[in-house]
Amino acid sequence: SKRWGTWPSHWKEVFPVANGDRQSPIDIKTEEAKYDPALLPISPNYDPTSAKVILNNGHSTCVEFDDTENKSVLRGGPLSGSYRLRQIHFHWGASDDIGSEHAVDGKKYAAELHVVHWNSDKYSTFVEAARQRDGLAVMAVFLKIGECNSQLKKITDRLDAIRAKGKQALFTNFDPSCLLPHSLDYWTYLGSLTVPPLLESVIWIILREPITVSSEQIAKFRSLLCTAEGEAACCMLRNYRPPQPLKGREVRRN
Ligand SMILES: NS(=O)(=O)c1ccc(S(=O)(=O)NCc2cccs2)s1
Ligand SMILES: [Zn+2]
Repeated sequence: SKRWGTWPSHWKEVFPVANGDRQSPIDIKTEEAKYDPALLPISPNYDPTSAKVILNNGHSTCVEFDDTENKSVLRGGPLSGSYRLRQIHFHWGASDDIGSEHAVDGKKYAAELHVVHWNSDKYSTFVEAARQRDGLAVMAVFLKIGECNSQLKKITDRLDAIRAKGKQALFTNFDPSCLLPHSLDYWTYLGSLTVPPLLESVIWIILREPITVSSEQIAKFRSLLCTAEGEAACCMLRNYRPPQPLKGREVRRN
């Protein structure tokens, strides 16, 4: 709908929660992050057959997974119980010097991958979980510019087939662990969705080590359209929300 097309600064008018006390993303001040020995390692366990489709939803490209059973889950870290994999998507900017949603001591990366999960131990559907304070867990991975990433190629090579908003294509036999860095060390904090409806239901797990992708691969994201076929074409040049006030929240690290 139109309101999805509005720019972040106008979201407050339509979604009052945009002014809430646990909004995302944030700028992570590494010196203020508190080491917590109780934090467990994160343990992603994904079945490649869960992957179903890759699509252009008008504000990002996402890969959607079958979440009708506990086949692909994230456990450990700050989480209690298992969170079921729902979808992955990306955020990027109009140039390689910006694009990530979270920042680290003011530094922004070229792009950011979000791996979205929901608490299937406590809630029966994604939409129900998305309304709960502990309903969602999103693992974020920073993308920095360097060598071409052969794993990301599995996604960037398919973008031509889904250029227009609303287009989708079959996409299976894909385990998103292939996009994770060597180290699964992380920061974690309580936040929100970074796109409308901005629900304050996300436990964020931000991996500290970035992955490397090429400038040409990020450029392919920018050639996606935020308009449907038959509409005047408009490129999806940027889709990141700027950092939001911390409002006293604590950021922990393992
Ligand atoms: N950038 S981010 O990780 O915060 C996400 C963006 C979109 C997400 S979603 O696919 O989970 N839909 C969100 C919902 C729509 C309606 C009820 S919840 S998660
Ligand atoms: Zn996101």
